[in-house]
Amino acid sequence: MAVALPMASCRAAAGVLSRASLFPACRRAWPAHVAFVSRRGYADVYSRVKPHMNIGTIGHVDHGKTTLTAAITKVLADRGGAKFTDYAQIDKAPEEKARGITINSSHVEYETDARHYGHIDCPGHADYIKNMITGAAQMDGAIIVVSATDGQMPQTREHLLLARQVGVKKLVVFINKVDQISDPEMLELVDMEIRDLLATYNFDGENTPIIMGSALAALEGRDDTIGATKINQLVDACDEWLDLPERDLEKPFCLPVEDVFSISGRGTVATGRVERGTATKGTEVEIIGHGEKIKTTLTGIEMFHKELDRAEAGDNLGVLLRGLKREQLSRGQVIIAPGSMKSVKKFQAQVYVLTKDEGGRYTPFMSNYKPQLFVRTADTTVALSFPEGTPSPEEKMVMPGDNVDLICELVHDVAMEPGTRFTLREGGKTIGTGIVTKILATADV
Ligand SMILES: Nc1nc2c(ncn2[C@@H]2O[C@H](COP(=O)(O)OP(=O)(O)OP(=O)(O)O)[C@@H](O)[C@H]2O)c(=O)[nH]1
Ligand SMILES: [Mg+2]
Repeated sequence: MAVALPMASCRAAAGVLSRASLFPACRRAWPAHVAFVSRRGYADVYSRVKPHMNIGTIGHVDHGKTTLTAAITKVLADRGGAKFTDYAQIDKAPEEKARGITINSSHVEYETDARHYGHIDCPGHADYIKNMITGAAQMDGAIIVVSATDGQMPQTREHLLLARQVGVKKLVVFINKVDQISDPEMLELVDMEIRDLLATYNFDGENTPIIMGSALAALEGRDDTIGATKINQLVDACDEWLDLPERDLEKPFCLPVEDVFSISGRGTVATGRVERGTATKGTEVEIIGHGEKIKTTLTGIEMFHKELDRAEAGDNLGVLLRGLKREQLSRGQVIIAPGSMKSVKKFQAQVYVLTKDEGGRYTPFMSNYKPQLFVRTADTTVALSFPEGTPSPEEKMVMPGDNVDLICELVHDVAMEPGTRFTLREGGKTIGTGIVTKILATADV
């Protein structure tokens, strides 16, 4: 079971895992789902009896995502399917505690009768959307949390768009804070509004389950009808409505790096969700991106503090890498089967530029426009220009709402292939989405 291990309480948490001596070396917030405590320190071996699925909470700031995450673990703990992770263990960084907001995404796990879920609680605040994208990029399905008191807000819409862009096909909606609403018509209105919004972002507005309840009531163990009962309904809706994705087990291994940390005496660990393929302990892998191409070996694989012999597409896990220094690895790189992918500097893409109503730009842009490009867990500045043969390219403008063919030149190389999807952002908002059509230059490593 996942145990949240904030840096400040590493020693306390070590007690749970009874390897206190290794924890003082912990240098940063410890990912809750990975410990790599000792060679024999695992509580368990990960069981694949139930299918694993990655989900998580997204939505506008303060709408109750973290409260809901804690409430789900509480209600499922009562059913024997989770270890209760309270609010303070999820928003555990000092700045999160001081400001009362989520900054880093956190991982918890729970089980229903049908499935094992890895759950990522994402930040809602617009300043931390980068962490939300990285979190959502690992989800197979999502729970969008909307406060009944506010209804849809800017990050409700932006998160729907981004979830769609990173490949989330189905969502369940949790309308939260119904304890503060006395007028049932108000709830009907929020329901209608959300169904419309889902349809706008190409989700199934008509059939998507919408559960209305109070995460706080469930967490505090009161008002069962809007509390625990609704959490159980939400979890059932996830089991029934969110489809288990087809896992690409046959393709070459690819693990986008979400986070990196070092463990004294063990080495460097990378965490993330396996995008495709499989890899066993002892497999040779290659790390590419950010000007690097490093060969190494997977010496350990761990998911939610349980040891695995084999990493599979869909697993949200940590891998221990032989002989690597913490500094050699960074978020945005990918760990792949050697030679199976190239890191790219320049490519051609089909790009859709969002209209202002979709949250995009108000004005057109011209050649050499430089927004930020997000792909998998990576982000880098990109210079956009027009393909050869474009008449008078220096005068050409791209209007919001246009679908255009563009040349993209990256400041830092990132692993990409034809078909890879990416998002373009500028000044705190998403301004476009695209798909790679042709690789033009790979990294010189
Ligand atoms: N009345 C009421 N308050 C709630 C409910 N759920 C959450 N809250 C409160 O709303 C505030 C925000 O809750 P969080 O769970 O931190 O919200 P969040 O969506 O995780 O916020 P960010 O991660 O910062 O985007 C807290 O003060 C919660 O106690 C609820 O069902 N009813
Ligand atoms: Mg939160």
